[in-house]
Amino acid sequence: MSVVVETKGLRKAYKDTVAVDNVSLKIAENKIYGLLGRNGAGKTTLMHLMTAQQLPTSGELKVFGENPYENERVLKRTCFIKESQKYPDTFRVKDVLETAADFFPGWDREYAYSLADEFRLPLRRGMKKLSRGMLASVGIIVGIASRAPLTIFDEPYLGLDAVARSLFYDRLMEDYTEHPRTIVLSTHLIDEISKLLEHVILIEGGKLLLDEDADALRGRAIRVSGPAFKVNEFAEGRKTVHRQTLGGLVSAVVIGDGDGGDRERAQRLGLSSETVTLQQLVVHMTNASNANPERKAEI
Ligand SMILES: Nc1ncnc2c1ncn2[C@@H]1O[C@H](COP(=O)(O)OP(=O)(O)OP(=O)(O)O)[C@@H](O)[C@H]1O
Repeated sequence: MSVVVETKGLRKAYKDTVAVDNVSLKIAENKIYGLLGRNGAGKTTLMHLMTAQQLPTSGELKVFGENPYENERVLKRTCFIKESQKYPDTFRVKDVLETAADFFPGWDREYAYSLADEFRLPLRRGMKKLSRGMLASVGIIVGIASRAPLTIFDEPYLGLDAVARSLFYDRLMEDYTEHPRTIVLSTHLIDEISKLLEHVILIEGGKLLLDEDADALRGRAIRVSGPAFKVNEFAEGRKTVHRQTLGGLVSAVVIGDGDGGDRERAQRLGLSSETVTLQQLVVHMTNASNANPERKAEI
């Protein structure tokens, strides 16, 4: 595995807030990562560190094997799309698409214009006069057409309608398939992008809660329901991230082995079972870690 971003004990503290707390992770080449977490979890701060927009308080950070700060070699290979992107006052949509070529060696001008057409962007309109959704579309086009080896989107869809969001997911996936690169997507719309994600990084209170292959994760979580003693038998020795009691019945989300045998085992015990969506799992895991901070260990 070729590593694009590596952090060791990375920490970023503002005055009295630790936004990123002892995070050690590796982001591999040519994969799509979901950077997930509640509001204020530390996602934007982590992305700012990875793109050298902020300095860590302590710990190590390497991007493409190097320190990213004021490092042209690294920054040329990185594209960071954030909602609050500022543009020069006089810039029109067209100017953004033309200037991007100076920043990104892999910029595909023709493709950028065809995307602008699909997103129905008025090329001659000033950036200051765009609606929120149009502004988000410009960011998305820059993010896709830059083909940067490390592309990071911080909640890129704000203001985008469902049709435009779906267009974003489709074009991102198509272009990624043709031109593989490392993509980090921070989002709260987990169900919408779930299919795109190959790896999930979940942070809570600045700490790394989960760093796992998305398919493995999807296969491991199961919701079982039935009489309490049977659910307890099923959950014995495994981690339960959510438990709800209704009369004599219990419903529990349990992290299983992911070997495919869990459904059968549940059936043999007479329990009903269903898969858990990535979004549900993230919610349950975040809640479980808040209820019991000791549980922040491995699942
Ligand atoms: N410049 C700053 N000065 C002080 N505190 C900050 C600063 N930037 C972020 N924080 C704090 O650091 C913590 C993490 O914030 P961050 O923006 O990284 O979270 P986030 O996961 O991106 O949240 P959201 O999903 O709401 O965008 C929060 O408690 C926030 O208030």
